[in-house]
Amino acid sequence: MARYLTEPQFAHQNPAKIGVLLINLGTPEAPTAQAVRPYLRQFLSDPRVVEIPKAIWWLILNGIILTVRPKKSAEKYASIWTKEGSPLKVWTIKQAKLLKGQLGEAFPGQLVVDYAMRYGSPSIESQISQLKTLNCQKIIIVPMYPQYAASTTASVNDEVYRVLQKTRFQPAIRTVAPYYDHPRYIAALAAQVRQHWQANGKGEHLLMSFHGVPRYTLEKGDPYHCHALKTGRLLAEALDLNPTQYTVSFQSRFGKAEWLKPYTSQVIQQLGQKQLSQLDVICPGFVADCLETLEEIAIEGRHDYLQAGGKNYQFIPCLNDHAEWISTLEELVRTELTGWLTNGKAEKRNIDELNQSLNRCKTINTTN
Ligand SMILES: C=CC1=C(C)c2cc3[nH]c(cc4nc(cc5[nH]c(cc1n2)c(C)c5CCC(=O)O)C(CCC(=O)O)=C4C)c(C)c3C=C
Ligand SMILES: [Fe+2]
Ligand SMILES: [Fe+2]
Repeated sequence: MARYLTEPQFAHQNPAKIGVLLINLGTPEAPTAQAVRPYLRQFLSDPRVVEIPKAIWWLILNGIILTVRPKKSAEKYASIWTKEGSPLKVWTIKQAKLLKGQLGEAFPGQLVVDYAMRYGSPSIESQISQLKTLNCQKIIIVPMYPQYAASTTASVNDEVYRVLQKTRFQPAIRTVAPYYDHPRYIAALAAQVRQHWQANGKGEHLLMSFHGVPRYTLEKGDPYHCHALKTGRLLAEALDLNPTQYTVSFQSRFGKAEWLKPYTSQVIQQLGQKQLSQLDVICPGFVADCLETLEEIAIEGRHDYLQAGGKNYQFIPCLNDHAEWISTLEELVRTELTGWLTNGKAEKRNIDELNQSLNRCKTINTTN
């Protein structure tokens, strides 16, 4: 097989476009063990996610995890699945559509907005290929993770670069930097919490639960912990909460190793015993509701809180299609567009210049 893929002949006359690709984690195609297994296999075979030596991990993954977990996970997925499909995918599609509307209005005909999933479909490979077919010669990658973790942000970027390694005519790439402290993101989260308070009353305490990562990643220099804590502090400040009125915790522990603490499950237990008038829970690290927020926090978390003696447990949905969040995405993209648009327009060559290039190209081709 050729090392580099053959491309269609370069077409001078097609105006180059800029692609915007929102990339989230991915999700199974159906809430069944058969569909969850290949998804988990791809996810958990990513060395950015599990850093155990390959041969040892292969045995554990295939011998234990992929025989036991798909069924259990599928049952959890079934409890949150919607008519349109997995919530993570449904929200990501909606986010891309809304962003496309906003950016399309601002830069008509110049941008192509789409989404991809790191695991499952649509794959990063297929979406980059699609953007190239639409003549996107520049692509902005938007990891849908406000806080950087090597297991998420770096994994997305790795996959983009892996695809480019096979590409003959590579698009120019810009990757959006972590936005855990971006004022618009914090303002969107604060607006989401305030709206929830208006509709459901303000709780005595706000729990901010972030996805966890193994503790050793912090020791090896992954900034995820610091990013999460800063998001938490900024959100608390935006909501005028003092440090006794909120807690940052980490959920979704996987495997036997120690993960970032405090664990959300333990904090929920402790807060349940305190008999607060109301506990509010938000997951600021997830920009779309998914298994980890809807099942683990909204369903299981509520159950554990009530079991521990708590009364009123309020889950605050993720940013999903919140207008301020979509505008945050627009601003992140606009920042990356700097220098890629001339006078607010994507590069547009005049017709004379185009004809000159075409003629030069024809001359070279015929003399060859
Ligand atoms: C938001 C950031 C995320 C980080 C950081 C993250 C790290 C991480 N996750 C696992 C293992 C699993 N995560 C699973 C689901 C899942 N994880 C995230 C996000 C982050 N993960 C999301 C959005 C989802 C939900 C996907 C959906 O379909 O809704 C799962 C699969 C579900 C299950 O079987 O429990 C696993 C497994 C590790 C090991 C890790 C860091 C090392
Ligand atoms: Fe995860
Ligand atoms: Fe830290």
